[in-house]
Amino acid sequence: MSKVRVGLGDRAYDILIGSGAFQAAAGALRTLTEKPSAIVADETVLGLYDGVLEAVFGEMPIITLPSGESAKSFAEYARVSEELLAAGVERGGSVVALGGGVTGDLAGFCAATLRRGCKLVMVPTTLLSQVDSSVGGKTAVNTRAGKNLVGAFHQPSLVVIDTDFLASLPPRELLAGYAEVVKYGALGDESFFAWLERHSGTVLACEEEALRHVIETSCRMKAEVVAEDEREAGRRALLNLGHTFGHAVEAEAGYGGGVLHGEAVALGMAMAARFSVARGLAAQADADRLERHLASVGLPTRLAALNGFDASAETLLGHMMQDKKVEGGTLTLILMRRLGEAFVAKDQDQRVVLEFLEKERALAPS
Ligand SMILES: O=C(O)C(=O)C[C@@H](O)[C@H](O)[C@H](O)COP(=O)(O)O
Repeated sequence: MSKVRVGLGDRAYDILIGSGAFQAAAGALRTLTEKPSAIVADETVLGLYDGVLEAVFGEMPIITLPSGESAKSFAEYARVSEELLAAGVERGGSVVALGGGVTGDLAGFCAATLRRGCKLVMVPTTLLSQVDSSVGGKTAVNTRAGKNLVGAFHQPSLVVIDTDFLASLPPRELLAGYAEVVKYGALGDESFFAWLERHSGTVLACEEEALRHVIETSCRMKAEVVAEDEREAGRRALLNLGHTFGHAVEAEAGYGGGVLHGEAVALGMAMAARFSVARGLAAQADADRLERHLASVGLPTRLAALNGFDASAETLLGHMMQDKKVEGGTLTLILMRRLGEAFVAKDQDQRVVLEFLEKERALAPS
């Protein structure tokens, strides 16, 4: 089993990664849940792993969440919080999040606010949550105005990444998680991107060693960035590559409306790369290479690839203006200098972005 440490002083924590990690971490999991605690579990995952949970946690209360992005709502936040209180979870106890990004974000936000904050343990079961959302402490619910707009930074006490959970993941979900893996290469490590170009087949076939490599590499990069800039005052914003365009697409499609978060991020990264080229900041060859790789594994890279999606450029820009990185009414985008080097580009001219979005709407599917 590999271990990655997120160095946050007295709130530092470990990420344990490997096949069988969940059973192997049983002792640590029991210690963290000695005080009254509860599990918040995705209903589909629970159906598959009920017995495994009991073997590790015994009779701990379990609160189920419906599968899908629509569960990341105020209504579910209120229901789950009430149930955690009814289950007697104490401030010294833990909320254990078992599921994908939606479960982790929602359960994490409940943990951040329950009795003004109790412990959080992440047991991510999708590739996306294993390489990204379970690490770093961003918790949130979606709102009518946009994705993740109400939330809190609340770091977990432990993250247990058991690659065996991925065996039951639907291929489309696996692919959506792969988009976040590509993001790390695109934003900060060209050699990792080149490795993915050569080995995407083995990763997507869930070969153990390839999976462990991409999860560990992704978590190491994320842990390093989070340790340096926990609250996104600067460098952490790079992890948002593809998200300003992607969140706009998700908000317009409706949460659970047919576009998975990772698919939106893939499209958003391709758009950010094309925008960088259009502004003369990056070479066409780099944007083409990124798009080619995403398309080669079957991820969307153009708006026209999304079935029935026909939002106007003005509508998309309106969603983008709700982004948390907006400062003084101006847009901040994460752009690319080259493959493997992203940067934070503040004060983007809205008219230029609007013109770009109009051109994007006219692009044929790749
Ligand atoms: O951890 C971060 O920081 C990220 O931006 C990682 C993203 O991939 C992740 O989807 C995050 O939850 C999005 O954050 P948001 O601040 O754009 O809501």
